[in-house]
Amino acid sequence: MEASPSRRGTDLTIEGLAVAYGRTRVLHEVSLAVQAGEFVALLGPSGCGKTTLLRAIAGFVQPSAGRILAGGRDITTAPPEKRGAAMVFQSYALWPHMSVAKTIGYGLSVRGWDKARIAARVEDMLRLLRLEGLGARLPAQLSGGQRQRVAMGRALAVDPEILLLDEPMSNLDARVREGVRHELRALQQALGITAIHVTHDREEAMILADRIVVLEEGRIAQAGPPEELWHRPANAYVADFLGATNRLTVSDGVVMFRPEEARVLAAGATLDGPVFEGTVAHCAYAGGRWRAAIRLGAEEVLVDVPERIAPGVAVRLGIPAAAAHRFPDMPASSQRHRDYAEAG
Ligand SMILES: Nc1ncnc2c1ncn2[C@@H]1O[C@H](COP(=O)(O)OP(=O)(O)OP(=O)(O)O)[C@@H](O)[C@H]1O
Repeated sequence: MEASPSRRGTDLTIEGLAVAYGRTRVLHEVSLAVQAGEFVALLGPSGCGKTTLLRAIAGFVQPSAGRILAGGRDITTAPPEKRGAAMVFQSYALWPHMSVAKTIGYGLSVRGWDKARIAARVEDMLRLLRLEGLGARLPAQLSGGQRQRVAMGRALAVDPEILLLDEPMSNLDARVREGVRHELRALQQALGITAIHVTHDREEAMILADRIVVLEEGRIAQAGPPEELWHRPANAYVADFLGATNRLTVSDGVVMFRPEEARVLAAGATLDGPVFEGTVAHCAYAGGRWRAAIRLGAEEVLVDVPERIAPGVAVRLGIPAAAAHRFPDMPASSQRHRDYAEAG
């Protein structure tokens, strides 16, 4: 779906942004240009600074250096309500005793709108977010997905130019999340709003974003469209975080690849890409395929295979050239984050 001509997003420029909590520097010289109507996902493991960057854009955290511009206007020191941005929190931050309608209209009453205008706007929001008839309910009387939509409604009601989303789906179960992702993307495109979405879930980032910004310890490791990051990760950290969690040492560095992109070669078969000799350590059914752990000297990798291979069998492991990501070496930090990336 194309953004509508009535797009109301604005571009956002972040220049050399640094943020510290006390003496701990959390963001280092982050620069990023977001186009009007663009959906950007900030992706990275816990603690890399995603939320801090979002909060700096929202105005809840003051940077120690750098500038933030929205539509060319310097908003670095502007108060949160003067930035044209609205934030949806991970916890939704809904007030337990406030009805859906009151919650959605809250920002408007703060801005001094009269009751009739607020009521009309709230009705629009309820319709837009498929919450019709639920205006009188309290948060406890809603499903997780409905609560999430109420939080969206409260943010969108004030007609922001920039929507800031801090892991807004992390409290939804996996099946609900699937649907909500597509709804969110459709809504953002229909409104033409600029969106910045924090997540540690790479699939979520892939599905939602025009561009993914991978953060590593307060710095941008790579920024680009999902397919570019997937096929051409800039470094070992990005490759690992985007699923190329297998790593084999070669003479000039490492080769990294995804379990589903490598294959066990039949006798005599050739392949355009690196080939390794190994032994199957174990093999487990993973639903529709088998996942073999293959040992190559001191290293072990996981590879998806169509049929079970018995432990102890010698195999030739081939990685198609396009799936073999080569890097000089892998920083220790990427190893630390591996478990998290897989869990996410
Ligand atoms: N108010 C604060 N005071 C001190 N340190 C903080 C504060 N908020 C965050 N930090 C620290 O700053 C670093 C970055 O935190 P941030 O919340 O931005 O990370 P994140 O990438 O969003 O992580 P998560 O996915 O866990 O939310 C972490 O090391 C965190 O402990």
